[in-house]
Amino acid sequence: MEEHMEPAIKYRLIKKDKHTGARMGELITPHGTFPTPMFMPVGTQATVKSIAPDELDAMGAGVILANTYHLWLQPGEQIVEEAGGLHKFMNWDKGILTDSGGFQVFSLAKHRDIKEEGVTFRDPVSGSKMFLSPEKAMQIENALGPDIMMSFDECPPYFETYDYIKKSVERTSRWAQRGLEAHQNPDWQGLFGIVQGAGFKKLRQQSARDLVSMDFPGYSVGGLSVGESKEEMNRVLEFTTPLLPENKPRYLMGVGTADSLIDGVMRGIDMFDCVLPTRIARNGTCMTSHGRLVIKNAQYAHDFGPLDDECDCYVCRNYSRAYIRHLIHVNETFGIRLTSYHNLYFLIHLMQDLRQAIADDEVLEFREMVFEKYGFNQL
Ligand SMILES: CNc1nc2c(CCNCc3ccccc3)c3nc(N)[nH]c(=O)c3cc2[nH]1
Ligand SMILES: [Zn+2]
Repeated sequence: MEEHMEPAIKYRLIKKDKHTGARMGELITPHGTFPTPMFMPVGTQATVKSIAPDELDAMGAGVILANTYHLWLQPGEQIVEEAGGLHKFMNWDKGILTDSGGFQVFSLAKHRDIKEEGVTFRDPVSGSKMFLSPEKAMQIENALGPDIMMSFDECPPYFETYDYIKKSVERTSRWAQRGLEAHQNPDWQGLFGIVQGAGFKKLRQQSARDLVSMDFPGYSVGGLSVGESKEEMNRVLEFTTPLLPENKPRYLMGVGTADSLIDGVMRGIDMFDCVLPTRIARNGTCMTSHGRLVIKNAQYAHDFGPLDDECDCYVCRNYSRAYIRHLIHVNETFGIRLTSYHNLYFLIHLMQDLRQAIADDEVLEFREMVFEKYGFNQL
């Protein structure tokens, strides 16, 4: 008799906001238990660019992302496996999640050819022919050894025909089943299914029905944040998250601005990732309580206040806008370390404040306050 394996990933619902679909809970993983809703910093090449693991720990990061596609190409998953897996390789002992590479193939690689078997494409760096399939993705993710891994899916263009999206959803469901069967170590339960279906309610229902029947420990809402409007994303979330089991974590992929995080949480999302905070930090754009601030602007040359006067992070307590503007101007790497640290801290603490608002049944008031402070700045 096969003993019942405790799933390695579990979600515990703690409380729902009285007036919205927002909920707070805990994500339980082999590398710790982390409060949700949560923002997950992205570390594409096995590092959250320019930030050390103890700094990530200090700012309250729990789960970080690494990228199957990139690590497969360089240094190769076997080197990470020889190191003892990603946690050892990058010296991070909390949660790690890997995407399956599907999205990267569809967004980075040129001349890709999608077949039932998998996707053939040219690696933009080396120009060599590559092949990725559900089985190959599972083999790579298993070698990387994250706590949570994504199924191999197709993230289709948002504005495609109903027929194209229907065919894509059906293939993604078949790929999800193949992934479940392929991932090698049986006690390994950290696989999430990814719901697709673009903006079509019937296709989102079909995708969710297929994946929920496969009983994944968690689910991602994919196919969003790919150029559709925020209103459109909210409309799709409105009818998609209720299709997912309440006792499983829900992860909205690729979302990371304050307004979208709040609107996603209000529609029942628990986990988010986005490259934005560290990407915009590298050209000196900072997320603050009053909207975005481009530190290179001349207006900050004599400004000796903090990036954000409502932020208590290490950067805002120790450095001025004038100093950070100088560092960015002269391309000093310490400058992007400071802007990256603050942007990540900002989003991680926005989620902390959001969890408190859920505890107090004040999510709507919290949203009002954030949107008002931002005014019409870009969020
Ligand atoms: C930005 N908007 C957006 N991102 C999406 C992603 C990637 C999420 N970020 C993963 C990552 C991991 C490490 C390093 C960098 C990124 C998706 N991934 C999958 N598998 N499927 C999606 O539908 C899908 C949709 C997305 N929309
Ligand atoms: Zn700060």
